[in-house]
Amino acid sequence: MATRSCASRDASDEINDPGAAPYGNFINYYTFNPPENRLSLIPATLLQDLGSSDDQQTTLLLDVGCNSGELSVAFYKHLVQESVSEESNRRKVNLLGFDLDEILIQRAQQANHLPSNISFIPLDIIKGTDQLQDYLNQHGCSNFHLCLCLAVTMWVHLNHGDSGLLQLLSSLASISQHILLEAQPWKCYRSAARRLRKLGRSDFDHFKNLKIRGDIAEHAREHLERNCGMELIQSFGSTTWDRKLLLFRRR
Ligand SMILES: C[S@@+](CC[C@H](N)C(=O)[O-])C[C@H]1O[C@@H](n2cnc3c(N)ncnc32)[C@H](O)[C@@H]1O
Repeated sequence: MATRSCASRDASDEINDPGAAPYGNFINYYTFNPPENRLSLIPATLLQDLGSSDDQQTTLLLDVGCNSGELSVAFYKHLVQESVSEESNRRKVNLLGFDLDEILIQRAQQANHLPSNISFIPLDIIKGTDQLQDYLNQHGCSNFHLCLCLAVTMWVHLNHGDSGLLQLLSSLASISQHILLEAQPWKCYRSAARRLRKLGRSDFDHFKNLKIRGDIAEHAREHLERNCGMELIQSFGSTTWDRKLLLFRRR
């Protein structure tokens, strides 16, 4: 039987109070943040715009902290099925989504109608990337063409501190040609900590000691550009939740 690997709560707690998920593993996330909020900012031609990284016939996409997979599937359809170019029809596109919450992954797997193109696995990125490397090897690719890291940075930062955040970004940069990043702004950290306290739970382990604070997206950009060989190439504007969608490319 699947267990919630990092959070054991009654699911009804989360439905009544979505702020109760300490890893951002909200069971009903897409009822309050539907995929369209982000997809409307991302051009359906993105994959063609990025070009192909090599001669391989397969393009691999990675969705980090994919929750129950609704955005992963909608993103795949938006980029692959809605795009009409000949080039995109020739290349096979596969997406791998992963999340530390096994129950969310089970739901994603059950609802997945495109299992030959989209797969979901349970994985805590902080514990290592071997499974991601295995997936790359299985497909004969050296990296993911595009990695989505949407609304995940804050949860890793709050639970694993500054070093956890930097480790996340470095790990993703080491296996990705492009990263689409949506970092939660600092005001979200305060709300997340406040909600946790309201529920009578102790604060996030690292909240008070974080040195990386303020403009989180800018800190992430600095780290990716200075230490990970990436460069910011585009901003798709801000979401309805006032979060920037930033696209990075390996230099
Ligand atoms: C707020 S949700 C965002 C879901 C999705 N990325 C989106 O933007 O629609 C954050 C997700 O990140 C996952 N997460 C948090 N820390 C993680 C980690 N260390 N490894 C894998 N997933 C993680 C949570 O379980 C949760 O499902």
